[in-house]
Amino acid sequence: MSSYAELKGYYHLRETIGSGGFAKVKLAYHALTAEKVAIKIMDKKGLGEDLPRVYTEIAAMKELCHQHICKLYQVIETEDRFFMILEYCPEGELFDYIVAKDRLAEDEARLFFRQIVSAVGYIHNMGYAHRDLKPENLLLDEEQNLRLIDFGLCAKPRGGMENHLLTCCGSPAYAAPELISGKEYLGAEADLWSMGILLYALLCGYLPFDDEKIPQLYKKIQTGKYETPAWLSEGSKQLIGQLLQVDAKRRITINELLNHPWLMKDLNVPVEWHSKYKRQLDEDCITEMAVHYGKTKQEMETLISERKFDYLTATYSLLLEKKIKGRPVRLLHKQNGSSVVRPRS
Ligand SMILES: Cn1cc(Br)cc1C(=O)Nc1[nH]nc2c1CN(C(=O)N[C@H](CN1CCCC1)c1ccccc1)C21CC1
Repeated sequence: MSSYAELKGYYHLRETIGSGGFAKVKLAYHALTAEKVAIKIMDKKGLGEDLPRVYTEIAAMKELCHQHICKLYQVIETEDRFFMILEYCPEGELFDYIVAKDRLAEDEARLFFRQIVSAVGYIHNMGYAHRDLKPENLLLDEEQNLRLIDFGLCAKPRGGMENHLLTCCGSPAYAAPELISGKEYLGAEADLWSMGILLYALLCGYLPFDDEKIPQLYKKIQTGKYETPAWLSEGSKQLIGQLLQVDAKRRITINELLNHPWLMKDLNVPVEWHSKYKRQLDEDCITEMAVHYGKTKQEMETLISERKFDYLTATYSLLLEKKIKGRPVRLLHKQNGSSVVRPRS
């Protein structure tokens, strides 16, 4: 197991919890707070032409701070690898959750879908399209709330969300008809199609368009024809139909979703897409860090405001997490070099 010298003393590495391609995710503990984190380690050489995706993901996640988006705490770039220190979600992927339950009841699917609408509403408002929305990219945190991950394919069209994109990307079964037809498309509209596939998967436990041969799968997507099983309510069928509109211009928009009757049923409040995180810094966390680093509160506040996504940014964010979870706002103090003193026998 490689030691990753860059992490030594700052994070205590544990087992690998995910691996794919030229990246792996390891569970780790942040040394000063003992909080769990997930470290995504990417090998530069192996990434090849996919390297720009990492810069895209890092730039996007630095800007995105939201209750339903996986938090980025720190970035370490060395000559041959990247380390992204991210929020640890202990309940794994929504994909596995659906498989384990076969399919979700409408009221449970509604709660999850509201959180997805909240996250997508926020990233669209920030000028981003995710472009790879699927249950594998939605993780469950310790309160079984969803966190969106994998922004490697996201786009921030120059000049705003009205500008068209061209790159065909994402996972075939979730890809919008206009995206697979190679025409220009709007990232936001393609995300809404993927959300239709996601909602169908939540309520049915399988995909509306599926085929092991990609060309056949694409044909099915472009017809826009799919089965609606008997257990779907009229409201569910209607909403899925508004999302899986082949003509992107007739597709429901994220703003129409926020207070859609199906999403409001039994809850009667529109989906809140704003970030609940406040911009101003937390006094208790600043104080604890100032003491630990032997700096004045003002010096500490200035350093943290720079948001360099270094160990200070990670320590502040994780200390704030501890406070939000009602744990003591305390850093583990450096143990001086002395070993345990044995009582004289
Ligand atoms: C699988 N699992 C089971 C439990 Br219990 C917790 C987890 C778990 O992975 N938790 C977790 N917390 N935080 C993260 C993860 C996984 N994870 C991920 O970023 N996971 C993605 C998963 N993608 C889905 C489709 C392709 C890859 C990943 C990316 C590269 C290599 C491996 C995995 C982060 C870092 C954000």
